[in-house]
Amino acid sequence: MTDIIDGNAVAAEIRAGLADGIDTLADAGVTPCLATVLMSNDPASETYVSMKHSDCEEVGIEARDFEIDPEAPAEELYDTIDELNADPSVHGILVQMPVPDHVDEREVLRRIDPAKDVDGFHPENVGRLVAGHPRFKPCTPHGIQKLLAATDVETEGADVAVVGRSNIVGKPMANLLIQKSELGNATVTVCHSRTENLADKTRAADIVVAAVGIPEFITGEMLSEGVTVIDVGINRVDADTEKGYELVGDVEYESAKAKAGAITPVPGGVGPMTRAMLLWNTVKAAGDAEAVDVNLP
Ligand SMILES: Nc1nc(=O)c2c([nH]1)NC[C@@H]1CN(c3ccc(C(=O)N[C@@H](CCC(=O)O)C(=O)O)cc3)C=[N+]21
Repeated sequence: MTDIIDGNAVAAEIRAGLADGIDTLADAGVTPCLATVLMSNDPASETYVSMKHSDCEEVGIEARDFEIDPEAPAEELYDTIDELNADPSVHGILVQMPVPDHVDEREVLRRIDPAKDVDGFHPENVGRLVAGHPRFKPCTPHGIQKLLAATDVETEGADVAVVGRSNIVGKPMANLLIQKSELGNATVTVCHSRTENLADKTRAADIVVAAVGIPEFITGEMLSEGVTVIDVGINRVDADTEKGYELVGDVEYESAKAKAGAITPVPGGVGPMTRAMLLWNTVKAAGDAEAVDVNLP
C-alpha cells in the first residue's frame, strides 16, 4: 500500500510543538512577531498571506499586515522594509513573492535584515546554508526534511533526484540534503529543463522531489517501484469547480501513486509544511533577537 503523506497532520504537529518555545518567550515578556508585506493584487498571493496570518494567530505569533499598491514606486516597498528592520518588536519579515516587475527582487532580498529573514533568501543566509551552518533554512525544503523524518524515510545514503533548480526550492533542497547532518547525508542529482534523459535520473532515485512548476510533469513511468515522491507543485489549472480552478501538483498523482511507496498529495502535502516552517523560523528569530533559549520541534 502506498503511504499518503499527510502534510496537514505533520504541520499541525509542528505548530503544536512550537508552543513550548512560544511559552518560554512569553515568560521573558516577548511575543514573536511576523510582518508580512504584500505588493500584489494576485488572488493566490492574497490567499497565501491570509493563511499565514491565521497560522500565526493559532500559535500565538503576532502577525502584522503591510499592503503596498502594486503600482506604487519600488521605494515604497524598500522604505517599508527599512522601517520593519528598525522596529525591534518585529522579529520576522516576509515580502510575498512575486513582486511587480518594476521592483528589483534582488534588492528586496538584500534589503531585509538577515536576522529577520525568515524566508532564508538573503544572500548572507544563502551563503551560510551552502557553507553548512544555516541560520534560517528556507521553509519549503526544511518542511520537506521534516515530512521525510515524520514518514521514517531515511535520507542518509539515499539517492535523491531534485527536479527544479530554483533559489527557493531546488537549490536549497539539494544543499540541505547533502549536508553532513541529520536529515542530510543523501546523494543528490539536481535536474532541470536542460537535463537530458530525465527519466533515467528519476528512475534511479529513492526519493524524487518535484519542484518545476509544470502541472503533472512527473509521471509514474518515470519512477521506480517503492520510491518516495515529494510534490512541491501548487498549480492552479482552470476547472469546472466552485472556485473555477483546481490545484494540481508537478506530479501526475494517480500514475505516480501506483509506483510510489509514499507520496505527498496536492493540496495537503508540502504546502502546509512551508507555512509551518515559517512559524518555526519566526520563533527562532524571536529567540535569537531577544537572547532567549527556545526549544524548537
Ligand atoms: N516570500 C515568500 N515566501 C513564501 O514562502 C512564498 C512566497 N513568497 N510566494 C508564494 C509561495 C507559495 N507559498 C505557499 C505556501 C503554502 C501553500 C499552501 O499551504 N497550500 C495549501 C493549499 C492552498 C490553497 O488551497 O490554495 C496546500 O498545498 O495544501 C501554498 C503556497 C509560499 N510562498
